[in-house]
Amino acid sequence: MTQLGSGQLLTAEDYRHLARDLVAPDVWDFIEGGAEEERTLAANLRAFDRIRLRPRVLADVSAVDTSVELFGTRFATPLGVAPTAYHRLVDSDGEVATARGAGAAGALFVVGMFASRTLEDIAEVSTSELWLQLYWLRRRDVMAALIRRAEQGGYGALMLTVDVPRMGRRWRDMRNGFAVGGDVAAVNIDPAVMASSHHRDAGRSALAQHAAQQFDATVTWADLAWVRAQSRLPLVLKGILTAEDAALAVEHGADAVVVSNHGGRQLDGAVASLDVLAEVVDAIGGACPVLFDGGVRRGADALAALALGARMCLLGRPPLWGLAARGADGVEGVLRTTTEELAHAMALAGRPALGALDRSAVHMSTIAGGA
Ligand SMILES: Cc1cc2nc3c(=O)[nH]c(=O)nc-3n(C[C@H](O)[C@H](O)[C@H](O)COP(=O)(O)O)c2cc1C
Ligand SMILES: O=C(O)C(=O)c1ccccc1
Repeated sequence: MTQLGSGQLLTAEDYRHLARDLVAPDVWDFIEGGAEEERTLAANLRAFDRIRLRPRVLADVSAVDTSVELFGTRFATPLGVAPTAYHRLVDSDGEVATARGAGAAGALFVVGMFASRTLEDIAEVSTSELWLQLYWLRRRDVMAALIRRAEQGGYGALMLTVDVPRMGRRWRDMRNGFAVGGDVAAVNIDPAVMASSHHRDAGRSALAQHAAQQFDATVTWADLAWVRAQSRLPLVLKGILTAEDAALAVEHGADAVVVSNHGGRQLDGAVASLDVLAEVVDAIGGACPVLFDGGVRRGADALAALALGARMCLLGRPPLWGLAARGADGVEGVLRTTTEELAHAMALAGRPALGALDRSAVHMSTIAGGA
């Protein structure tokens, strides 16, 4: 694996620079872009720049343990791969390569409903835990079939994305007339359901048109019971940003929530994920684990989110940079280098285990709304 010593791929940002030159401009815009003016996308990153840590000293940090447990499974790292669509856009092996890389790093990989490799092919190579992400489709039969396949394939949980009743207005994709085509497809979904998603049309995003036709915007909290009834797998709700919805998630029996604004790709102007993490953690009140995504790029970012109460941090764009730059080795490299940064930050912060990490590690005046 290319690592320290090459002097080149030291950080996730290094993989980003490499990836940028290897990926077609419209695919790059799809990956990097956010909704509208990309204010929330920028806010996710800036929120981490404000954070200042409170290191403790003389704490015996000779051994640092980054492992974490979730639903009875222990992971070597609290960093996981967030669900993202169509990995074959950047690597011919697609999600199979991502699964190899995540597995080599001991990381969770949340496979997207719009994966470009079959759930079965991905499961076959995986050496770590896989979860399946779902959107609410109008076609409940298609959702039900996917859930059954996930159970049969040994997937460990279902992650229901609740922040896409319709797709955000992603100006870059609209201007590019972005469409997924050629030999890249959402192979786990019935081709009839996908029929509208391949037409290139200047000024419009084919993905947004597809979502408008196939995603179900009528769903409410009451509909969670339907998903529950399909499976005994833990149910994780992705896209919670408020104390109100956190309380409703607990009331409706969510097994975990993900604090997320979809990487700034949905409501532009929505709060930065990091700025509401403490609020959501407090509202959940220990009833279930809280996961986090949005803007995690460095080990110290993960340290801050974990200190504020996240059990695990998911990375969306960085694994795609790794995948585009170096395939499975790149995914592993991004996860490992960021985990090494986290371990380093834990040692220098005097918190050698994640169990001993709490809000006292963060200078609260650097958190929006913090006391
Ligand atoms: C290219 C791309 C595709 C995505 N596709 C999905 C998806 O299919 N389902 C989903 O729940 N989230 C999707 N997301 C959102 C990610 O799961 C995650 O919330 C977000 O990327 C986290 O922010 P980060 O990229 O700053 O780490 C996507 C994000 C990107 C960048
Ligand atoms: O969720 C997303 O952000 C996303 O880009 C996407 C694209 C196609 C299908 C599903 C999601």
